[in-house]
Amino acid sequence: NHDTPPGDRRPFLRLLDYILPLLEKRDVNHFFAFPVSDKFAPGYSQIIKKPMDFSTMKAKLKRGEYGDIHAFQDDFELMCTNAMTYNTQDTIYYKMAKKLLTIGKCLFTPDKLIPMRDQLP
Ligand SMILES: COc1ccc(C(=O)NC2CCC2)cc1-c1cc(C(C)=O)n2cccnc12
Repeated sequence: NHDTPPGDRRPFLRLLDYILPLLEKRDVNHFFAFPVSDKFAPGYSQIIKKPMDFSTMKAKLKRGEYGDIHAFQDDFELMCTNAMTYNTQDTIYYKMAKKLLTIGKCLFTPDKLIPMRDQLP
């Protein structure tokens, strides 16, 4: 809105600037760092209609496309569920997706978010 000072980065957006790197760090093999290519994942674009990855989320965050924290959480969960849809349970991708989902769910709980808000630089 017009009366928001230009520097205003709504507290929840600053929270996302803080949370995104925390989640990326847990993806140690960078399996979720960039869009999955059909070259390495045959038929991926036919099976997964809404691909998502950390680089896309970072770009959306920078472009101010996340109106609230829930939209960010939805993309994070989409990224994980895509991997659990395309890959079978015995794969490293499925297992990493499951782990990230658990970490994300824990991070996004209010009792974790509220104390973070006070720690923001
Ligand atoms: C950005 O995506 C990737 C980047 C790098 C790698 C990779 O280093 N794979 C090597 C570990 C065994 C081959 C895998 C992926 C990858 C992610 C995924 C996901 C997230 O489904 N994937 C699925 C099938 C085949 N490859 C992948």
